[in-house]
Amino acid sequence: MPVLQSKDVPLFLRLVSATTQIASSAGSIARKVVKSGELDIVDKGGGNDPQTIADRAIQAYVVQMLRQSFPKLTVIGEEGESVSAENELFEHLIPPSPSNSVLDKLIFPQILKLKIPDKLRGIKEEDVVIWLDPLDGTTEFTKGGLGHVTTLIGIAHGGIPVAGVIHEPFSYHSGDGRTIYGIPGVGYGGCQMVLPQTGKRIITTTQSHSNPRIEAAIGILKPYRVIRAGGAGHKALYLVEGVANAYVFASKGLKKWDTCAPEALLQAVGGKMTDLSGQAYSYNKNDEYGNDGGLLATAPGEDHEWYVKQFLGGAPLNL
Ligand SMILES: Nc1ncnc2c1ncn2[C@@H]1O[C@H](COP(=O)(O)O)[C@@H](OP(=O)(O)O)[C@H]1O
Ligand SMILES: [Mg+2]
Ligand SMILES: [Mg+2]
Ligand SMILES: [Mg+2]
Repeated sequence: MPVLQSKDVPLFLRLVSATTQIASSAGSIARKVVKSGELDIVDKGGGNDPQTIADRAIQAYVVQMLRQSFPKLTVIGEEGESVSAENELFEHLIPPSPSNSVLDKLIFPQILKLKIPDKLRGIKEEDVVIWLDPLDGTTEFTKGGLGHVTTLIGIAHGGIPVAGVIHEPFSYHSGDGRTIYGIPGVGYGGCQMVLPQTGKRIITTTQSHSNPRIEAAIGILKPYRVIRAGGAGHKALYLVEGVANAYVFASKGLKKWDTCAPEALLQAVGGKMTDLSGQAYSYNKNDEYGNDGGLLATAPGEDHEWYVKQFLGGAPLNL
């Protein structure tokens, strides 16, 4: 990937660019698994936490590709350390190494030319933490709800999300999937931000992991409509693209790999994501994986603090 090795381009931009390429080719794995019809589902326990061969193979592929070009990164992936791209069980799913000419055809050539602040320009590889969710919305994936599925690659530095890449392998926009990136304070690409309508509050929340506390929290907001959907990435896109005003999850269950990339994209378009009390998540490598304070994300133009106040004024949520 000659251009990605050029020392003229800051590491941060080379990393974001490479991540868009890798996320995009990982989408072929999910599509191949669906075509084969063999999902090889494993129950990770605790009720509703399935893992398929697509979760394992995408994680292995993304980790291998990132490490090839950026060996000093810390990568924390949902499926743990034990999955390897050399595993013969899913060798057939791993995309072949692309030739240089293919790699030079960047999906977003503009990324390498972005003007970025000095603090991003100075980022060192060894200080970056990648939060990887190879397949978000796995429960929906196992039931054929393919539109809810995304691959999430969050790039964190100093505990905050500095870039996020989201790939939809089964996008209705394109048979090859859709890749989106966001860099808070700098820009985004691959989608268009649309402001949601105001006056009729539309709340999106989980489809497959609900409980009475989640329902109570949504009730406090007196929604006009509730959209239940799978995947943290998919629901964050609802906020980016004007489908919903807020995304609420008043429970433990979401992890840092579910939120890092969506938070970066949402911030890049002018939205906000915190826990239910308005506290920012921290994405350092030694942080807890769980977002135990729940999730509140609001679309651009929404008053995030208003939502926080409704929860603080209501019955204690005690997640
Ligand atoms: N109670 C729970 N236990 C385990 N994972 C949970 C959970 N509640 C939410 N999650 C995870 O949070 C993500 C979004 O959930 P949902 O689709 O219900 O909104 C999913 O990610 P994965 O599909 O990547 O595992 C899901 O597994
Ligand atoms: Mg999972
Ligand atoms: Mg997830
Ligand atoms: Mg996942």
